[in-house]
Amino acid sequence: MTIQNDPLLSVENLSVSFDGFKAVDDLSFQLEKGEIRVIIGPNGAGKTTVLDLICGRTKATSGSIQFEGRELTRLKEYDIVRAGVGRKFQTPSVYEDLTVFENLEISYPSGRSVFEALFFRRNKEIVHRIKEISEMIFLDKQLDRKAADLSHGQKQWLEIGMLLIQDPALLMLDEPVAGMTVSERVRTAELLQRIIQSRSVLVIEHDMGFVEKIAHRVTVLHQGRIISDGSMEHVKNDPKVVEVYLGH
Ligand SMILES: Nc1ncnc2c1ncn2[C@@H]1O[C@H](COP(=O)(O)OP(=O)(O)OP(=O)(O)O)[C@@H](O)[C@H]1O
Repeated sequence: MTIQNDPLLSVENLSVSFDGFKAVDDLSFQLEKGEIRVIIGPNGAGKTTVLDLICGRTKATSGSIQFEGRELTRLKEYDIVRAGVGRKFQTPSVYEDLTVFENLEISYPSGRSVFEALFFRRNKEIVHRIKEISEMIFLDKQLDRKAADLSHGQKQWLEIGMLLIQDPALLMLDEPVAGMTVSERVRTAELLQRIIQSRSVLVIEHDMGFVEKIAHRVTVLHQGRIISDGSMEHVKNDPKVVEVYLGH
């Protein structure tokens, strides 16, 4: 008998309507631990809405989202973050006037007392964690630089670091390499490999070269529904996908 690990995330029959328009329509998929899943699909396919539903920004009309045994559709956005889901939006939203170190520091999960915050918590534990994360995001030599002085790609990494410091089990990224240079893209692929050592990643991406490089599995959305799912090789050669991308 083989023992199968439970999936990290299990989306079942998820739908949402906006004024009668079904942006996400009866969607089901599962995400395994340590997996990089990429959602692709033409404009308006419902990709961003799927991430919005998972992080609680949009409430589902019906269906279920199970995450580590918890039903996310019943939780508030803030509690979903605390449950271990991190979401990065397309545009970087770092604090430009603060240094890399400070940006990471303020993202360290609170829950500490005022006393601790004032006296203890810039302690070894936080400093160690900031160092660890900054190495992971290629910014360990930039800790004292103002975020404003970073390149676009470095800002994106910093924002990923600000999520990682909260230790999410699932990280969701919306077009992480948009606007990045070629070498930044290569490093972002490397960063994702580091991230999934201890967590799973759900990515929306339009850059097919990047998708090919990183995806363990690709889910293709069209008009709120999954039209194909599997390896990049599989979906690339799926006539339904070819039609959606090239057929019109
Ligand atoms: N809050 C909302 N109210 C009304 N309609 C919405 C809302 N959010 C999304 N939609 C609609 O749902 C559909 C899916 O949008 P969504 O942004 O999820 O697509 P997408 O696949 O992410 O597209 P893109 O690649 O262009 O970002 C679109 O037709 C959009 O106009």
